[in-house]
Amino acid sequence: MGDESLRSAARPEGEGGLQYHLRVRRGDVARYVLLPGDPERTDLIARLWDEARLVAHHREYRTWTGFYKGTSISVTSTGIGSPSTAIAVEELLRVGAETFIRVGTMGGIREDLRPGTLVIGSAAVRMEGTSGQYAPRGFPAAASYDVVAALVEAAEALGVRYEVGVVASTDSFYLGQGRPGYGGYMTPEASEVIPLLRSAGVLGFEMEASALFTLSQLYGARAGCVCAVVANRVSGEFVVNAGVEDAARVASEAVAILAGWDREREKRGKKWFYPSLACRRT
Ligand SMILES: O=P(O)(O)O[C@H]1O[C@H](CO)[C@@H](O)[C@H]1O
Ligand SMILES: O=c1cc[nH]c(=O)[nH]1
Repeated sequence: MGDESLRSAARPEGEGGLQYHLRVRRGDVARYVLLPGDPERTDLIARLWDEARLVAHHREYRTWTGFYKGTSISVTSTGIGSPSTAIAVEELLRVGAETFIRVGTMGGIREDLRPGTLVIGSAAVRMEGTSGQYAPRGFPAAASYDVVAALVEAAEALGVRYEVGVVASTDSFYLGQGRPGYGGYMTPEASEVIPLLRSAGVLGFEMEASALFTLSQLYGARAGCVCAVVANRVSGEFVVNAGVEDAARVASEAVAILAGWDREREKRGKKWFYPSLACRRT
């Protein structure tokens, strides 16, 4: 996409429906798409698959598409934060994506969430602004129950340490997550945010899940997330990349599991997943 003029400012697409930010078209992306924040993590994820090809890389959006255990799968990085994540979801839906699994890192706020533990998100606290530009205040940022179940199934199969629960998605990594800003700058809200969310049983902070869950809910797409706890805000530990490879493996495995459930469901003409559908028929 050079300096060409696009057909419409309201729907900026290039030739053949080339998406303005992601630079992907229909056919470039699978129905199941993993969404890490970090573009470099897309390479780590793609290396786990049976085959993968680099499809696009523009700005923070790096996309690979390939096969994992017989299932067509893609990975697109969202960059940091909900605004860029919403752009990725909007443009991936336009080119045929249907199911999203965020593969992230997060900061745990419960003592037992040691670095390397995985958190499978059931829902997210909407502490970012993007979802507020899409849906009313009380609208739930909820993960899809069958995606959550597939992630739990995958975590059990891979024998990793994991928790399931609510995460909080913030717009800022520093003040928004109770960290002092430059020069020690703090606000009453920032000093309160960790105790407040701990009392509510929230497992920790990250910066994209609530936008992903809100938009997927609005658009009838499916979404889940698995985040590697790299920091624990109670103990003060911070282990860079702890559990990231586990999260990548669990997410890829969950796609293979979910695709199997989807095939079985479609064979039975069922609209919704139900647990006994997943049992091997004797
Ligand atoms: O590792 P990723 O997926 O980027 O996720 C977490 O890391 C970033 C902050 O360090 C934010 O994007 C947060 O959501
Ligand atoms: O503490 C953390 C670690 C990763 N990502 C976050 O948003 N917060």
